[in-house]
Amino acid sequence: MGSSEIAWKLADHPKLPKGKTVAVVVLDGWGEANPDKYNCIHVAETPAMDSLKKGAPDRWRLVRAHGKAVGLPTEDDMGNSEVGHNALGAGRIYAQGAKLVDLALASGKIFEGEGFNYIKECFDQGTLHLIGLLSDGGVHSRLDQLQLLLKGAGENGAKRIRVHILTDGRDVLDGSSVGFVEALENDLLMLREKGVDAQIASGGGRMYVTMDRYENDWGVVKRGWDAQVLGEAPHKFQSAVEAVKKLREVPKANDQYLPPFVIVDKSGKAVGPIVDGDAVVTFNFRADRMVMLAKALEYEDFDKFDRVRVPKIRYAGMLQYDGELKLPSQYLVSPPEIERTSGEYLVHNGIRTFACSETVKFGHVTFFWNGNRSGCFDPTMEEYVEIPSDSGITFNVKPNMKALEIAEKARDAILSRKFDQVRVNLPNGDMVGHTGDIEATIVACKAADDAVKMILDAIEQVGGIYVVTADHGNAEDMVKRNKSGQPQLDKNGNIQILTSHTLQPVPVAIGGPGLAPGVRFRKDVPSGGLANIAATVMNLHGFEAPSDYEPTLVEVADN
Ligand SMILES: O=C(O)[C@@H](CO)OP(=O)(O)O
Ligand SMILES: [Mn+2]
Ligand SMILES: [Mn+2]
Repeated sequence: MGSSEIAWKLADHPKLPKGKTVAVVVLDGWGEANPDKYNCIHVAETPAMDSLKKGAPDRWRLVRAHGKAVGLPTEDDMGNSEVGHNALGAGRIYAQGAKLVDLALASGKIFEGEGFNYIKECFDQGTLHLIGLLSDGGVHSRLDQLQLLLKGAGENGAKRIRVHILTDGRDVLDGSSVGFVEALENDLLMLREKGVDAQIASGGGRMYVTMDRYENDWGVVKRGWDAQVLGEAPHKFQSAVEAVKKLREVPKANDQYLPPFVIVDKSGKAVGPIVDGDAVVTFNFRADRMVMLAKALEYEDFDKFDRVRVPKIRYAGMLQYDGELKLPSQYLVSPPEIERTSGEYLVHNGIRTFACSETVKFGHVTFFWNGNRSGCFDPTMEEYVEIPSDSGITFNVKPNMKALEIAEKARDAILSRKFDQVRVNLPNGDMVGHTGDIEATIVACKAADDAVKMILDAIEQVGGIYVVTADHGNAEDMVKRNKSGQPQLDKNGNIQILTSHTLQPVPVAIGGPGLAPGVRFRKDVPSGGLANIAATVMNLHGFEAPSDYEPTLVEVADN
């Protein structure tokens, strides 16, 4: 259906007025968990969020932010920003990349599609390169999907395969990289036994090599390019297991930030640079941290760094990462087609929108929120503001990040009365939580809470409404737990720090002087999730949500 044929006009809400300024605050990585010393949100001073919680059950509740509630394959899948913001903005639950790739691999259709046929052309003469995140985190990629892809490529004629790995330690425990590399080596050995020349060719930690996002630091992508394409890196090893083990021995080294390395043969020559005639597949299904590499691989005119040598290759993404840019043009699995998002409806219904975060989360409240679409729907109605993030640091060093600056922008936007919706993402709980630094994460949570306070104060001044929520858990649990919920110790008796997101539910709070009397959370959507928030926000703007949206969380009691 073309955009012009869609009935964009929303029905008036029978009870709720229009014209109130609505602040939509997404705390990134802020779940609800039992209070103990590994719950940084509990330990931190968070008076603003604490006071919202007092509104339970009518004005504060929990919603689901992981697993099937956000379109992930299983209930064991933790939430993440992509699926969380997609659900928040779209108001419906879409089968997400992880699931779509599972289905395509299970049915074998992935090997029959246009994308695979395109890269297959190179199998006779060239090498197939696979680049992506090596873990079973399920946020950007999954090891079992890579394994099936490798197997299928071998069965479909690939003669020479090189894998360029990015170690994780962010969606999985730090230190787990060694086990993942060993598992991959085992698969490559099986391929070699079948006559396929298959090896790991290069590697590096995801946060230092390749997987930057939203153009925060092109140097990250360049380091990857040098290793993957040019076969050049400061560290050279003959085995990837040895590489990861050795590089982890450096004090403070961790999987997320391992330096780039290349695998060399006995004569010291890189075993797998990317050259003319080769095929490349980036096997992450999630877009944000692959778009920059996709641009470097695909764009003829590219000036973000000196690529030195630009091989003539056939390139496909696991998914198409940006539907608007049509990037990459070839892909193995079609992405979810998220359409008619709440942002697009609201703009069509006269809602003037302001969205803001700092670089590392900017695309979350814009691109992901709008169904993986960059840019405004209508620039005359919307303003998107990006505050530059610090680059080249881990955020435990500056746990306040740009929370204050984001809150000030939101405050000014609210007080200007030029906008009906002011939407922000506050990154601290998540970005600092991922460092595994508990002290810093406590500081981060306070900074996010201070920002919430500033935004709520502004809403108070203009008689507006607020909706405060989160996209998934992170900072509320910083330790790996056993089945009974106790911290799990490693073989040396140390607790294992959890750098990843969690399976916890997240809060949603509503309030503000503009909230009509009698508005409260319904009791009949007990298993509500992030996708229910879009209809809720539409109601608070005075509209009914489209009938196929997940139901609103609010009702208006007659009193
Ligand atoms: O940093 C990221 O890429 C993910 C974790 O892999 O976090 P988020 O989903 O919060 O962006
Ligand atoms: Mn997030
Ligand atoms: Mn995160």
